Amino acid sequence: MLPTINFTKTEAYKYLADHFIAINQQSIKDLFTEDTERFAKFSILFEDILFDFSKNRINDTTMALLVQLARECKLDEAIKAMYSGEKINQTEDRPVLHIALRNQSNEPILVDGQDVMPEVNAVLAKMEKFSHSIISGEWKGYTGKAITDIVNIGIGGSDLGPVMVTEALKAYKIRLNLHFVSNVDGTHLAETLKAVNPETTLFLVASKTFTTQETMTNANSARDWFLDSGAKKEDIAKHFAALSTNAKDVAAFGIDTENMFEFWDWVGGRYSLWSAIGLSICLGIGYDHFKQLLAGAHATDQHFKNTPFEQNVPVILGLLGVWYINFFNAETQAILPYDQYLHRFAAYFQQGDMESNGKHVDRNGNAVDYETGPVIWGEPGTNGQHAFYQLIHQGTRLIPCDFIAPAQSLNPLGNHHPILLSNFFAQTEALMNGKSEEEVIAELKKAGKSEAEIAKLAPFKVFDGNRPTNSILLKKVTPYSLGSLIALYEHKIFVQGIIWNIFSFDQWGVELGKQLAQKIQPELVDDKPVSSHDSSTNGLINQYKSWR
Ligand SMILES: O=P(O)(O)OC[C@H]1O[C@](O)(CO)[C@@H](O)[C@@H]1O
Repeated sequence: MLPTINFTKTEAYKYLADHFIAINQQSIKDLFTEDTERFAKFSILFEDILFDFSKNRINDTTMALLVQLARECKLDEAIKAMYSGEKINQTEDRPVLHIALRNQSNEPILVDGQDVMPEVNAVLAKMEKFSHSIISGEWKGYTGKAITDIVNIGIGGSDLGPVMVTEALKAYKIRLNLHFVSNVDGTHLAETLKAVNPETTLFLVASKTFTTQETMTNANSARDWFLDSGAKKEDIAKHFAALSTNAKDVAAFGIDTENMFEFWDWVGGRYSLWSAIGLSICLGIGYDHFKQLLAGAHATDQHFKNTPFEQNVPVILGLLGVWYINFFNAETQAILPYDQYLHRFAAYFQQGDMESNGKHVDRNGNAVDYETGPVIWGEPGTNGQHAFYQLIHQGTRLIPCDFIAPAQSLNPLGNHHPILLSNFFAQTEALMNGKSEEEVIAELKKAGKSEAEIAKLAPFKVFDGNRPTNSILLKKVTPYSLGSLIALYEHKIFVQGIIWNIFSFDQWGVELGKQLAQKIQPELVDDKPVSSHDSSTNGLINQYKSWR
């Protein structure tokens, strides 16, 4: 059982509330002037990842109190409970064990007294064998040709992780072309099918439950398209595989259970890229690289489990988030990767974070009276700079930002990378320092502006600064470092869920819309006007019927 402590009633919270008043008067810039050791103190080198959190609105007292908060909320007990396979997903009565999927130490992890590692390793071995035979061309399609294209059909956690990782590691691609179909909008599948040949395509139907409407609709249409191409039912075995926990429905769909890659109910959808759901990753970059991804995540798992909170990257990331959300009233968190390959990183953690911590009922079943999970958003730099950074620099909202960049580019083209990285360094400096009125006036004078022009323009050119950022500098984007980075963010979400006293591993909030859609679907079959809803929904449905 997880602890059920209201963090706003802790001693640490009370001290933090007082401390906030003091720190709110101080600028990060001044904090740097006061403390020459600040960078050394507030940065952590974890393997080939430098995590610099010194440009935050914190000092020694803040960090000590935040760590005290984590202790009072019994974060240590919660971490132990997760790692030991306790059923901490209490509303679904399941353990939460994505750490077992990358447990390279092979130490037993028990669920109901049974070690899950042999099963985990067996599926990994099956993924290895299968991906080798597809990549090598040994596996043939129904006309005897090697597979050239993989179409992963899945949604949410059965899509976003593989998409993000295969994009991030595109430089490691071996030979297969990867496609991802998630949206139930027929356009997604139709446009994908235009680009592939049924004789040389392998479909992966990726669904933990194998009941998700969008995925099953896409999978059924893909199967029809395949059979319409002249293939026979028995050829499905060569062109369809399933990644699922539901063997019964996989067989009913017509997929040979030999081609089913299993995972378990203790793997949350949004934490499943490490499981059989990662088969598209194996096929794209090869099993050895997939293993490296798992190894990187495992290194983070060890760090999270064994490192004192003061030096624990996910703990600090999580606590800083709590600091801004619950004391500074920040509503959103930006994730800004300065790496084109990481262009889906923020989108991936939109599900990871918002489906996990977008909750308003605490672990006692009571509505909370404090804020929980933030809105996660972001785009790769420098594109973001030319889109929304104006608001981050001069808007009225405080937006904590995570800046992520690799020191080494995988495409060292001319001076592109130094230009990219100079922007990465400049932005966090600018957000912290801002530009004072005096500096603006001096600049305008130097540019030869008149007194009147200066008075008119100056207010618009001032930057308040004092806007907090984390910088995460990776040596290079590799399967290993990416695995470590993803796991850092996963555990950050866990830390915040524990502090907010919410359940991070269920997702009841996605159910209502699904239920209503199922009710509406039969109402769309004929042209009769509907009157069973509110006047807006009736009006929209009836207009749709008259236009289609
Ligand atoms: O893998 P499945 O069972 O098709 O579910 C897909 C997604 O749907 C959800 O249940 C709700 O969006 C996610 O948690 C999950 O990742």
